[in-house]
Amino acid sequence: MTAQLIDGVALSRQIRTELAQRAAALTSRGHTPGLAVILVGDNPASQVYVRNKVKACHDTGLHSVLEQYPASMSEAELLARVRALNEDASIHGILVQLPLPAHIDAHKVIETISPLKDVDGFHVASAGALMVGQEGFKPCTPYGCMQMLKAIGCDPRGKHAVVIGRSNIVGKPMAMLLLQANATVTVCHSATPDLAQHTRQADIVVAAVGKRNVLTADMVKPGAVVIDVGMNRNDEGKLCGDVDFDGVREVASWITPVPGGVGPMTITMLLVNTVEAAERVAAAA
Ligand SMILES: Nc1nc2c(c(=O)[nH]1)N[C@@H](CN(C=O)c1ccc(C(=O)N[C@@H](CCC(=O)O)C(=O)O)cc1)CN2
Repeated sequence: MTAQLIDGVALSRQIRTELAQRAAALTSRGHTPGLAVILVGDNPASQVYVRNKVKACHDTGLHSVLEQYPASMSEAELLARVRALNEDASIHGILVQLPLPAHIDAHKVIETISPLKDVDGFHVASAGALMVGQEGFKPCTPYGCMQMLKAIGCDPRGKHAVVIGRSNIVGKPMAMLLLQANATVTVCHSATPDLAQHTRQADIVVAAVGKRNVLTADMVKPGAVVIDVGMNRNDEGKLCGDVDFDGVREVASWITPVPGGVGPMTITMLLVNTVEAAERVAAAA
């Protein structure tokens, strides 16, 4: 069996087309969705990601503001900018690109973003809302993975899902979303003794570790759906995920490529969250 590809670029295009209509409807009512993107420092990958976010906003009819600061910016200065954006009525979503320089406490910065504008879904209020099933913003990467499962008609109900990785921004929220969708969820991590023993039983595997070849063909149940969240470079400097793509695609039924899989969906779900934030404001006006 050769797996079918879950095309994150095509799915993003489809979602963004529908989203553009929602954005236009908001604009016609005087509530153009607005996203503020803050980048501190000159991390080249982060520069690409924020540029892509701003372009995606432009292409979808959202207003965006990109604030770029030198790595020498102090934590106090950054917190002051976030507080100002919390008060800015033209901004519905605030995003601080991670990673931040080492002298800035990322947790403190995220907790300063108003939960009403936390379109990254990283605030503890958003994490808590996800945990108890209340309304809040879902973190964009796991939210995008769920959309990909939906797009291929994979209903997690009654399925065994294995999430590899337990980060606050991907692994843990991914597990919560799968649990909410009625999957039986196992979370594996660096201290899991026999990873393959778990992954071989999984109908859905989400690899989110940040390490190449964490998942190889011998670790996958035939017909499983495999979602690769990893973003690594191979020995030739080529972008690759956490999954041994060439091997696993011969065993799985569906698989996400890297690039062109989860990455574009992360940006798309950021737009979705921003439009949703603006819709909430418009509904309350
Ligand atoms: N504030 C945030 N910081 C970070 C997040 C986040 O969601 N919010 N996630 C990652 C980086 N990221 C978004 O910011 C991101 C990473 C990768 C992609 C993407 O589209 N990747 C492409 C390949 C791009 C390339 O060629 O380098 C793909 O997979 O096809 C989008 C967003 C960490 N920081």
